[in-house]
Amino acid sequence: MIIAVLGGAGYIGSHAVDQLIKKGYEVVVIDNLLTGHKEAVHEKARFYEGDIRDKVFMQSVFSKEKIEGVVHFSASSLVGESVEQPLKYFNNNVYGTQITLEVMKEFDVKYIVFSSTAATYGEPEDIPILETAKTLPKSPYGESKLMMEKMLYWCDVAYGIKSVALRYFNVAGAQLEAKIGEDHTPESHLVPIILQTALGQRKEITVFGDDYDTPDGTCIRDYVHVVDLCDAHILALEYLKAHNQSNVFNLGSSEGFSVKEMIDVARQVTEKEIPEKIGERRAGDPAVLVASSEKAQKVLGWQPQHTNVKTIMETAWKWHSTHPKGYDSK
Ligand SMILES: NC(=O)c1ccc[n+]([C@@H]2O[C@H](COP(=O)([O-])OP(=O)(O)OC[C@H]3O[C@@H](n4cnc5c(N)ncnc54)[C@H](O)[C@@H]3O)[C@@H](O)[C@H]2O)c1
Ligand SMILES: O=c1ccn([C@@H]2O[C@H](COP(=O)(O)OP(=O)(O)O[C@H]3O[C@H](CO)[C@H](O)[C@H](O)[C@H]3O)[C@@H](O)[C@H]2O)c(=O)[nH]1
Repeated sequence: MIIAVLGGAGYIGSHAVDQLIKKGYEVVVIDNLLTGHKEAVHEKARFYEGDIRDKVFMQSVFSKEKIEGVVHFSASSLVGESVEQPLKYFNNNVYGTQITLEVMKEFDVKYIVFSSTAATYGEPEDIPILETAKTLPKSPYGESKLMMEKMLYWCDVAYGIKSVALRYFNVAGAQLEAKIGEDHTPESHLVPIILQTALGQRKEITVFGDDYDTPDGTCIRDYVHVVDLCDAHILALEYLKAHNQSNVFNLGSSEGFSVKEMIDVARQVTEKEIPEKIGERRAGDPAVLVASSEKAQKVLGWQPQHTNVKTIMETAWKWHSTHPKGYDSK
């Protein structure tokens, strides 16, 4: 089966490509390298550099390759930036998905697995969060992802394009061999920032608020290993082929860790000091986000293997300590 991975040069996309190839899929990567890295793309994948919003380019790829399914990671995904530049998010995320769906319809491609997010829920009423919870995004980023989910729904109704939307919680860690890992510029995610501090690349880590209604006052999140997360994408493709039915799933580890707890785990793993200071709350951060991933486990048969947060930190550390400058490391 030939799968097109949109955004396959990015952090999560490159891990998915690696795992799809190891499972025997033929993979076509489409990426404009806006935030991705060519070096992250598996050598056995066929790489097409270009923008998913460029319909002529997309048509040329889809006419060359007999694509049967799409895994769609490409997006702009900085929550804070999206509040300041909402149109950038609607253009890249929503319009990019519009062109993708138009081309899928034209070339009769029936399956798409899509990166959605916990940000579609906004401030949750109940923890753990079920897929049936209210979706009230607090940022244009979350809103764009919810709009993309709705586009998929209506394209199923009208054209029979079947989709699985995977709502990720906090993705972290790296491929176990650490040949690929997380390299964002600017970096906004907690785990890489903690580890860059351990490497001495940052003076300290700023904890965004310690006055939340949580046991130590810092925000609680549900960290899911990138390898487990990508396994779920392969199961989602198999589910689409077997059941020809659209669906939505949460992907998390179902256990919450506070920012302070994560820094302590990193201190144990790295045996470094990791200075921290308490800063202001970051706008739009819910106090607690923890998923119920039971539906993915029951329906997709997802069995995450690396749920221990120490393993997540160890694999991330293996990547960061061997690639201190990310893909620019020699
Ligand atoms: N990292 C997380 O914790 C997290 C959580 C929830 C959801 N997500 C979603 O998962 C997906 C992947 O996240 P990531 O952390 O790997 O991000 P990333 O920025 O590393 O990867 C995105 C990739 O898409 C490419 N891209 C962006 N716009 C494009 C376009 N118009 N045309 C072609 N390529 C384009 C980028 O160059 C990059 O390689 C995103 O959709 C993101 O919103 C991530
Ligand atoms: O320097 C930092 C960076 C982060 N944090 C805190 O660490 C926690 C995790 O922050 P991340 O930025 O790593 O992750 P988010 O929970 O904000 O965001 C993640 O989940 C979102 C959904 O809520 C989006 O999907 C987003 O793409 C994804 O990275 C938050 O409480 C944040 O305030 C700090 O204290 N200091």
